[in-house]
Amino acid sequence: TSVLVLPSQQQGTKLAVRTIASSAAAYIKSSTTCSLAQTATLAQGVKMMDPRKSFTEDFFFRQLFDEQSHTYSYLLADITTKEAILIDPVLEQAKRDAQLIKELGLTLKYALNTHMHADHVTGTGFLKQLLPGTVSVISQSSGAKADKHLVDNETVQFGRHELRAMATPGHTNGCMTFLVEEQGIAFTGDTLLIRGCGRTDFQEGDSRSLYRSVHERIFTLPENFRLFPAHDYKGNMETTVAEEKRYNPRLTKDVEAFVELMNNLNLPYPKMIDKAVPANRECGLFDIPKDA
Ligand SMILES: N[C@@H](CCC(=O)N[C@@H](CSS)C(=O)NCC(=O)O)C(=O)O
Repeated sequence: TSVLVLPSQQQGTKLAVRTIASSAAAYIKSSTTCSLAQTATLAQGVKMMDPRKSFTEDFFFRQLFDEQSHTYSYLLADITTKEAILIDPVLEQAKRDAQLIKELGLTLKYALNTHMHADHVTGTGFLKQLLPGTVSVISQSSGAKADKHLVDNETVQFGRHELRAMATPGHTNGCMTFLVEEQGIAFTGDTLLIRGCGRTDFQEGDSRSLYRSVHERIFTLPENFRLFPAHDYKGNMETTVAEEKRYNPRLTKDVEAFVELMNNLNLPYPKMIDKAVPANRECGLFDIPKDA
């Protein structure tokens, strides 16, 4: 089929094409005049989305949550050997965690704390009872009891996988960030939260020390490392080094502004602090209710 185009229509079409072309040119012109900022944002966006490392086929990862304290726990395992570790378990969730570990046919080798928590009682002590053979772990500098005490750069093995403990003091003296470098992941405890950080106004909190820990030890990890905190209060689940380096509203400040901000957070103390800290000093094995 052919369409008969009348001269007047042809004229109209030409006019329309010319109008579209000139507005497109104006758009391109306007978008290129503000393109420096746009290009920077775009480039950042691209950087932000650097490919993540995929987990190796023999690596198991499960993020678990305690609604009461907004705490994340992390179950990691070697799928071949079935050896597992659990990071930052919560007392009230210990039975849930033990059941999951049994259902998956895993053997819990280590139950680790990133630090001596102030807002909940650790589940490590109770898990030792529920899953005999489990070894409780915390940093040497935490001053808390455990079967195994870690120092900076020390590693623990589960199957062929390795977790490396990196001292990141500031929220407390004994805070550690746990790395599984092969998988491109780090567990930051309360040192670095998603778009935030741990408070520094009790235990041995020190905001300058926290700032140094984040800038010198966490922000120097590869940009695409996925970061998993011990808490989130807004529903976020994970972040990356790249994101936090650019968008963390506290840690993108200079050190003096950061200290000033941290000195003026005026947060209420955690509700459980008077029970949690003494209990966690004993690895959570303190006044555990029979049916916890
Ligand atoms: N409301 C909660 C405690 C909230 C809180 O203080 N969280 C700590 C981590 S647990 S010690 C924190 O560092 N928060 C940083 C922040 O900026 O909120 C409760 O009563 O348990």
